[in-house]
Amino acid sequence: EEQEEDVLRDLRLFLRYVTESLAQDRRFKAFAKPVDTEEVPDYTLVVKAPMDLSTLLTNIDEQKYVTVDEFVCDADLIWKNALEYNPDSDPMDRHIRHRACALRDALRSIIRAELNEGFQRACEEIRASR
Ligand SMILES: COC(=O)[C@H](Cc1ccco1)c1ccncc1
Repeated sequence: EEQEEDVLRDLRLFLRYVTESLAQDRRFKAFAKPVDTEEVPDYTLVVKAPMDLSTLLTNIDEQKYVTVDEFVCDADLIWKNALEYNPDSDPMDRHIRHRACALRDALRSIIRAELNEGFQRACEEIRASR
């Protein structure tokens, strides 16, 4: 009903705020858009579920997420994929892995600082009722 749509609208606002906070950080530029599979032809062989910050925003607008945890599952793909695809000891790989870990930590930190636990429970009630 109306109250549920009000909660989910607030969830979308919160998730956009989290995603845009990350997208404006220059450290995370490599995570802003999908990895170009023409530039990197073996990427989809290694990474089964590509994800990036622009795709998160599209998913939010398409009302894919009913809880913060569902969003975090997709957002975690961004840094997990980077660790998986860039495992080597060369400086380039080490650099993107360092940024992937910084993205992981920034994501958790923004959510812990800004998410009201009562609001998260209201979202989980809606998910359980559907
Ligand atoms: C999330 O971005 C990536 O995983 C690509 C993989 C990649 C390899 C070659 C071109 O792109 C990346 C981009 C920038 N620096 C390192 C790796």
